[in-house]
Amino acid sequence: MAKIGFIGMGNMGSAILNGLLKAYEPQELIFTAAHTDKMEAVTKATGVPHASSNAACADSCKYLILAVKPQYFDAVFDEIREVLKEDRIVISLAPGQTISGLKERLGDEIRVVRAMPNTPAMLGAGMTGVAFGEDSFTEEEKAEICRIFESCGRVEMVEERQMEAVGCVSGCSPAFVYMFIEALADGGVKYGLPRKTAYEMAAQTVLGSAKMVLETGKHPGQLKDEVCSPGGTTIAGVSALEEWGLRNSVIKAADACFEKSQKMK
Ligand SMILES: NC(=O)C1=CN([C@@H]2O[C@H](COP(=O)(O)OP(=O)(O)OC[C@H]3O[C@@H](n4cnc5c(N)ncnc54)[C@H](O)[C@@H]3O)[C@@H](O)[C@H]2O)C=CC1
Ligand SMILES: O=C(O)[C@@H]1CCC=N1
Repeated sequence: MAKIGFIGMGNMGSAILNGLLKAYEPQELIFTAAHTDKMEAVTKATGVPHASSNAACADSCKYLILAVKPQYFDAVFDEIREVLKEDRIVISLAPGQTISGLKERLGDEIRVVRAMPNTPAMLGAGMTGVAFGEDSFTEEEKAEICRIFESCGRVEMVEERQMEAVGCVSGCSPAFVYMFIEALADGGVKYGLPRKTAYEMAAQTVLGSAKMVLETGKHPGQLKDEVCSPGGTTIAGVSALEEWGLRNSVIKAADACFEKSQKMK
């Protein structure tokens, strides 16, 4: 029997699978995808076996990661409900879907955990919020769930009520950061840099700035101040970003993510 199973092998499933391969043997994992050719390609590339059906996948692992879009949950639940046993743990990655709502649909005896990862999991640089809810888990089970996501990057335990905030700040936000990198590079291209050089410089700057926040422990505002020479070029740029509402735009994006997740319940 495998330890960890995936139903769905799209953007998030394959990102987590790649992260997991640093900590688990391929034979400890199993997955399904919607199409046989996709399953064969993933098995060929990773050595991770695929199951013949979603029910077979759910039947043959202790921890089952739901990595399909929530609109497919009902169809998947109809396939797996019969084979899910009480000792199994289902891990949902979906925004908006509550643990209690998922248990109602899967069976109250099935323990459900929510996790909100992000796609940098693929490189072991992910950020995942994990919420255990009211079900009881052994210390060993909790440690295994943490190990799954730690093999993909950093993990924070959160209350379930904080899960939508995790979605705003780390689940969805790689998209916002890529938009920022793209825009920064466009600015460089506008003033003469080749595009490839501009992307490298923009991405490395975002990476380095993020490491400064994480590793120096300094407040982001202080780090910003350290870049702004009095009467210099950076403060002129900071002033333009304030004029065009960068910070408020980002907070509005969080509002939009949050509101959307409320409609996905
Ligand atoms: N993409 C992201 O950055 C993040 C996604 N999530 C969550 O992860 C979950 C999966 O999202 P993505 O990977 O982005 O979606 P995706 O659409 O990239 O992948 C889902 C995969 O499931 C497959 N699938 C559909 N129906 C299936 C079925 N009945 N049986 C087996 N496979 C089936 C599809 O063919 C597809 O390859 C969602 O709940 C999403 O909200 C959470 C955090 C970040
Ligand atoms: O866009 C979505 O719904 C998913 C959840 C977080 C990131 N992607």
